[in-house]
Amino acid sequence: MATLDLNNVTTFIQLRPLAIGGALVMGLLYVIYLRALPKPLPGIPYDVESSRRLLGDLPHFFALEKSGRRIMEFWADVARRQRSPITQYFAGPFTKPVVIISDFRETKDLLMRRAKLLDHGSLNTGLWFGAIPHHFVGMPSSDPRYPKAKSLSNDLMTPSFLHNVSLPASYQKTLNFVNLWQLKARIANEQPFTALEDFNFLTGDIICAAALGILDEESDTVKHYNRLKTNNLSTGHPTKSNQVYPFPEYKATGILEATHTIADSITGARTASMPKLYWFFTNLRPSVSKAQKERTRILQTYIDRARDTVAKSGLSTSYRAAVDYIVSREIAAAKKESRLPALSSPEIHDSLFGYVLGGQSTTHSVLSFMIRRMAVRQDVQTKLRKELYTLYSSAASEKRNPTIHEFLAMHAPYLDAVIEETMRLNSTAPVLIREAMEDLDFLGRTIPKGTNIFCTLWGPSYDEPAIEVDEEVRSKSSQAHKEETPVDWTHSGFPPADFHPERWLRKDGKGNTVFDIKNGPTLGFGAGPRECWGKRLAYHELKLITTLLLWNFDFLPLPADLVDTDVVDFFVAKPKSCFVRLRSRVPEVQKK
Ligand code: HEM
Repeated sequence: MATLDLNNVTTFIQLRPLAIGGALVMGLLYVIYLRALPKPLPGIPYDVESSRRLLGDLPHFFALEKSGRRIMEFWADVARRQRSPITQYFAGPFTKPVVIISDFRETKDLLMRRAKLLDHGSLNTGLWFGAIPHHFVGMPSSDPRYPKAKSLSNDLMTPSFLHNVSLPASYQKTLNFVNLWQLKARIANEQPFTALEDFNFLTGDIICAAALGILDEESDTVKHYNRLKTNNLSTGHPTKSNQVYPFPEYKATGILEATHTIADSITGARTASMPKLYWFFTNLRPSVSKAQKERTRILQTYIDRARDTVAKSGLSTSYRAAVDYIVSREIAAAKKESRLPALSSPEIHDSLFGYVLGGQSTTHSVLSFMIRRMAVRQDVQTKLRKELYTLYSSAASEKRNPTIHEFLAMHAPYLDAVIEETMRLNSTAPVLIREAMEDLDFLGRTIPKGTNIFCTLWGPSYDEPAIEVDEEVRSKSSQAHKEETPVDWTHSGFPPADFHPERWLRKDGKGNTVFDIKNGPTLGFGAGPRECWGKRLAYHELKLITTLLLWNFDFLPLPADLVDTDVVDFFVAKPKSCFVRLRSRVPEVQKK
């Protein structure tokens, strides 16, 4: 038997210190390399090549960008490539695999009926906590701070608060916008102009009116209008309908400007594999820290204004905006607990800022996608206007705008359908994110506890045929609700990729045409306990704006080079361009 000669070993160590050191370093590096490599979850399909490299699937993101496609296409692409409604991907060294699910019916079942098995997800909270750390959007539901943070906004989305406070405020701001466009329509004289920035002012105004009660003189729409009025611009010409009218640029100010800078910083967090590190450096950037300071300063002025109103008129229920409600509640709570009201608390600030941040870009996105289609789909525009003229027949015969009360009392099924169809084909978010709180049985595979789950919102089963799934592997609750499965449109007269609002309509028992959200796959606002908190407000505002814009303007066809279907991804998805060529339908609307 060979024996180890310690003398030889010692001599070797003395003579070859470099070789040994090198071998040890190499060994260590190899162990680190092995630990950094992706660790695929058993039984869930994945890209084998990606599993063999440190960067995992990241090269696929780079390839998408290089080929001019959106990197947000990635997740639906994985499902398509693997031909599986459940897949996984690897986001880089030392990260856990993320599961992707791409089946509408099972996603809805998981988010709504199996929600107890889920939480918000570390990748979800990682998006937000650096920007609004005290808002519930950046907290898992299991966070002890979550119930209190959420309770600050209780009641703000109730039908009565929306009808009595938020929507009347938004209505007035939309009329201001109609005035701006009446002026622009007159100047451009049927020449096209871009609507994207204008829509920022409009959605900024309506959200800030609902959240903060901004006054007209604080509105970017009104400031823009006043500046244009004094600009003495030459009138465009209808024969130049293929030339964009060069309106002078007007940039967002105040809270909207700060919101955009902070929203941009969240965009970067979406692809950061180490969110804490990302936020540490991002919040040090001068532009971001300036925007954070600015939003705090501006919000405090609205909080102080609300406090003064309460001091003058007492704790009242006649609020003008969300800030009045939040401030009144804090004052009442402080009184009860014999303490001073904490009116500068980060909780109150983030609660208000979350309202603006969550509401502005998203509403802007859907609105711009919808209006972009109006020029191309003259048939949809005509049908929609016909519905509005039938519903608001008194306003039509009296040649005035529908009032807010008329609007709130009306159901416009075709309008609902146009909004839903826009959101189905142009989702503002690329995916919904959750985390498995325990080992989760999903379509016959196991998603381990602690895994982040990305639910796609387009691709298979949304705007293209679903990937086939055996009924038996679906969850029990999914099987029990089989009758809720939406119609398969693949072989219908209107395939899933087409824009066809009628697919959301059906006849009710009395033969009336009604909008039915269950007709098709749609999760644009998410679902379950963490679905969009502002969904009701968003639907109302989109309906309100579309009604007043179609009432007041014809969206004329555009020259071919101003029509595109491109999408760019910021904080949320936006159309790359949105031009309008307007013809006024009624004389300039009076403000009151
Ligand atoms: C068309 C407009 C909007 C769209 C498409 C939209 C979309 C979404 C989506 C997809 C989510 C994630 C839901 C999930 O994970 O299940 C979400 C969450 C959220 N949205 Fe919206 N949203 C819109 C408008 C608004 C408005 C107007 C507000 C506030 C006034 C708002 C506030 C929020 C908040 C606070 C959350 C986080 C909910 C939570 O974490 O529990 N959103 N939204």
